[in-house]
Amino acid sequence: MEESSDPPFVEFYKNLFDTEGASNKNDDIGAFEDVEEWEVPLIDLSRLHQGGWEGAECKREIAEASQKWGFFQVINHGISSDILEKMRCEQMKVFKKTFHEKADNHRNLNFPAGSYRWGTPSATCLRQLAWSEAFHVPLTDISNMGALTSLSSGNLDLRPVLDISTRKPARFEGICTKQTQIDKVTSWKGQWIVSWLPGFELRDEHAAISRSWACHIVGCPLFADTLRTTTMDQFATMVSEVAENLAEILAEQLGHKSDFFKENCWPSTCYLRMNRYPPCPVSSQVFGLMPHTDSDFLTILHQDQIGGLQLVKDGKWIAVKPNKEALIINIGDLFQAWSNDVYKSVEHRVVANKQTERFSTAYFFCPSYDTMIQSCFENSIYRRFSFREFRQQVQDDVKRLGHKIGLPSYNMSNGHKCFDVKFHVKYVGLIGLTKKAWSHQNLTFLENHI
Ligand SMILES: O=C(O)CCC(=O)C(=O)O
Ligand SMILES: [Fe+2]
Repeated sequence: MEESSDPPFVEFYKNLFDTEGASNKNDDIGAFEDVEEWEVPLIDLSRLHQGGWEGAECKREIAEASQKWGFFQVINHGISSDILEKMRCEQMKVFKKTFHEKADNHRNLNFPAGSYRWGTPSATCLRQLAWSEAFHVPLTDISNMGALTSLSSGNLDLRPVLDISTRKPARFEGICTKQTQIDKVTSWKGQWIVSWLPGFELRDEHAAISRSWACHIVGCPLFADTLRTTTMDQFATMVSEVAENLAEILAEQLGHKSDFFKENCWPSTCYLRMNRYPPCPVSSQVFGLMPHTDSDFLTILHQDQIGGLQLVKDGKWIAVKPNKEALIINIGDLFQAWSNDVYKSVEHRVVANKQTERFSTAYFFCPSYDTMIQSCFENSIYRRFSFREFRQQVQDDVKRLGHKIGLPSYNMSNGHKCFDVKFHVKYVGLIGLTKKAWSHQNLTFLENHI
C-alpha cells in the first residue's frame, strides 16, 4: 500500500477524539452557521502608476480598508499569474511527498530544519487542533543557500530587469556567466552585499534592490527534485516588493514618509509559509487554522479557489469569497502597534473542508529581530518593544497558555484591561469585541490623518 501524504491527525490526536467523542457535550465549532460570504475591499494597484488623483485615491482606499477591515484584496499587483501558478505547482509537489518524508525533512526537500509543521502540539481539545500542515520558511536560509550555491559555481552576473512602464529596474536576475560585473560579494548581518565593478552605473534603486540579489541568483540544479528555489525566490522577491510598497503607502497615509520599512524589513527578514489543508472528515469539530492575528507588519496571501478563510468584521465572523486574480493583504500586530491602533490586526481563521484539499501561501512582512517597534504618534498605546521580544513572548504564551496574547501584553494605558483580555482571548469571538472597543478612541484621530 502506498504511504499517505496526509499527516496522521486522527491517530496522533486520538485522545482528543476519544474524550470528546465519548462526552455528550456539543463540540461543534460553529464555523459554518451564520457566517455570510463577503467580498473584502478590492483595490486595483495599477492606479498607483497613474499618479495624480487616481493614485491618491488608491492610496486612500488602501489606508481606509486597513483601518476599517484590516484586510483587503489587490489586483494588478505586478506578480504574473505565471509565477503564481508555478509557485502553486511546486507547492503541491512538495506536499505530495509522504508524511514521513516531510516530517523527517527528507534531504531532497532542502528546507531548513523545523520548517515542517502540522496539527497543534499544544492542543488540549479538538477546537484547538489545526487540521493543516505547513512549511514555514525563514527566507534568510533560502537566500543564503542560493547565494552560496551560485557563488561556488564561479562566475555570476546580475542584470537589472526593467519594468516596462516605469523604466526602473523591477528586479535583478542572476545568471552564471564568464562575464561578470560584480567585483566582490560579502556577507553582512546575514545579508549578501554586492560590490559592482567600476563602470557599472549604480543608482539608488540598484542599491536598494541589490540587497535582495541573493534571492534571484539561485537556480540550484543539484536539487532538481525539490521545490525549485528559483520559483520560490522569484515569488518571494516579487511579493516582497508589493509588501514594501504597501507598507510605505500605509505609513505615508499616516503622515509618515520614512525609510523605516526599507531599512528594517528586508526580503531576508521575512517568512514564507506554504499551507495545505487536507480534506477533513470532522470539519464541524476542528478548524483548518485556529483564530489568530499575524505577528508581522503585514501579510500577503495567495489562496486557491476552494475558500475557507474567515475574518472578524464588526464583531462577526464573515467568509472571504475567493478571487482568482487577487492577493489578500492583512494588517499584522506590528502595524497595529506602529500606527497606534489606526490600522487593525484582525482575527482570522480557516475552516476545514470535508471533501477538498486547499492550498495557500502567506508571505509575512517582518523586520529584523532587533528592530524596535514604537508608535509613530505621541501618546502611544503600546510600550516600545523589539520584534525579538514580541516573537519570544508569543512563543512563551503559546507554550504556557496554549494560545497567543500578542499586543494586549504591551498595552500601557490600562493594566487591568490587559488582564481582562488575557481572560477573554480564550473565548473565540470576544476578543474581536474587546479590540473594537479599544480602537474606538482612535477613530476620530484617524479621520484627521487620512
Ligand atoms: O490559509 C489561509 O487562508 C490563511 C493562512 C493564515 O492565516 C496564516 O498562515 O497565518
Ligand atoms: Fe494568518
